[in-house]
Amino acid sequence: MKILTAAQTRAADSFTINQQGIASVDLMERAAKAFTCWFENKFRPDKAIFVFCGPGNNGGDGLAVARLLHARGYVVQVLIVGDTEKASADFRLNLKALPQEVKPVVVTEAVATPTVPADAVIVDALFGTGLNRPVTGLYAAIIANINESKACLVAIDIPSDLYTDSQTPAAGAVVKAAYTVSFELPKLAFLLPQHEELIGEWHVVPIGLDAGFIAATPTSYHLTCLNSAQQLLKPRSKFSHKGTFGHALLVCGSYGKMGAAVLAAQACLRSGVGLLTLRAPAAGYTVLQTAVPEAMTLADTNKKHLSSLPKELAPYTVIGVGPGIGQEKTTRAMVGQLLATASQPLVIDADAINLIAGSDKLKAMLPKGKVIFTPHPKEFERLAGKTANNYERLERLQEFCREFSCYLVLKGSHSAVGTPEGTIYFNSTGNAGMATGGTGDVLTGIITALVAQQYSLEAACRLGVYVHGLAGDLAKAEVGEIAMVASDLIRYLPQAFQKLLQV
Ligand SMILES: NC(=O)C1=CN([C@@H]2O[C@H](COP(=O)(O)OP(=O)(O)OC[C@H]3O[C@@H](n4cnc5c(N)ncnc54)[C@H](OP(=O)(O)O)[C@@H]3O)[C@@H](O)[C@H]2O)[C@@H](O)CC1
Ligand SMILES: [K+]
Repeated sequence: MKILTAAQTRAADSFTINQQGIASVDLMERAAKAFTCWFENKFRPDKAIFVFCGPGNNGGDGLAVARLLHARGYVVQVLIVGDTEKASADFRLNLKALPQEVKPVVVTEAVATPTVPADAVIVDALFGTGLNRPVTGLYAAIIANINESKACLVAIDIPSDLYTDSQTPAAGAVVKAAYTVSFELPKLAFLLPQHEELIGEWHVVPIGLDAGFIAATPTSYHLTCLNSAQQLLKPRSKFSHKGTFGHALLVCGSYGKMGAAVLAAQACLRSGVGLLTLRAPAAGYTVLQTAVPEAMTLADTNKKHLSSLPKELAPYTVIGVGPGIGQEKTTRAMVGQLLATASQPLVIDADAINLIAGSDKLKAMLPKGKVIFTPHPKEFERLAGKTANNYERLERLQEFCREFSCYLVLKGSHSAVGTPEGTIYFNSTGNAGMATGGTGDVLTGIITALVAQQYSLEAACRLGVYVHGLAGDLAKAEVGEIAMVASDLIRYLPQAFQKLLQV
């Protein structure tokens, strides 16, 4: 699914209106109907509804929604904020269309806003994608009032005063929505962790924008949904044998962190790899042979920390490195040896990222087009530098992937996969239960297994994060978010892959 800018969305709206020979107010009606349909499924008609409308088409949506909710038996109070003289044409048409019983109140000063009861619902239709400067004065005061209310807050299209695709200026208040219901496509702002408290739970409802126009509109930002993950997954042919699915080497573990190696190895095996060899310090030999009997283990001569690679690297299709390896000097030397000698793709995680981040020499040795990094935000910061906000971090991600010609999975809610071409694919699966030790090791195992099976590096990253999050979502249904541990994800990997195979 594509993520379009506010300007591109406006162009899609206009194109659709022309192409389908409808009036813009008809498209607004579709949007209002789609919103109302979602709303009816969420809130019973005994809830009092307060709709705050601004002067543009977002306010027009609010008026149409008020009319539709009124027709469905809700008690609706409409509050129009500001000067209706300057209102948009479709706003005016919808103002006229309001039934007499819904008497809109024009609010010209913040003190005049009614007290909204705690069990009511506020619909925020002040501003949508047409916001073009920070709100001040009356609007800012109203937003502050709305935020103070205990009522449930539902934003139409986007919470008011939040910029759609760039950093919102610090000046001005933003509506803190519990739910955001947006039209046709999600917005970039929804996918950034810094907006979690403002957007709440977001939903996208279709309004029939022209699919051909959207397909032809260029964008760097995409969201990987079930459909695209299913298309990425390759079914196994009946004539395949274990050699078909590659031989992965996982270089992992150190004394006290052998669990990371076990998790990565088990996840790799549960993600379809043909053969798996583990390289771990000698202290891990018995642990790994016992916990992961399907894998072969080649022990390092060093007892507690990795100091060298296996003699032959040629048999391996892909090498994953990092889970639990620590940052000893000997291990850094081994990472250097790996970058200098490996010709196959590398999946680089955890302390292997930290070791590379701390050494310009190692960074300069990164082979082009063959590396996948899987950092969490702190590791990304060490690798690519500090950034002031999530938008800047996305830019840095694009620059970094271009500079090193690498792929990078920036882990978090809506993990972002960056490619050397500067494209970013956000993930749509996963939950807060996965923010716990070891889930990153599981991801490394999954992605390594997919690369071993000849997935392109881009497909391995996108499918890997999707299936990892899906396993987390399936685990959540059983154990909830609080009690979830990384090995729950491994238990649910089979179901997650099965789900992707269902048409
Ligand atoms: N296009 C379509 O067909 C469809 C669009 N749809 C809906 O339309 C929404 C976009 O509508 P929109 O473009 O009219 O913008 P919107 O967000 O209502 O605000 C613009 C108004 O606000 C004003 N204004 C801006 N910033 C301000 C500030 N800081 N402080 C004060 N005023 C400020 C600005 O005034 P001006 O800049 O001219 O002074 C203008 O009057 C979109 O989010 C979706 O909900 C759906 O119905 C589907 C079909
Ligand atoms: K809004």
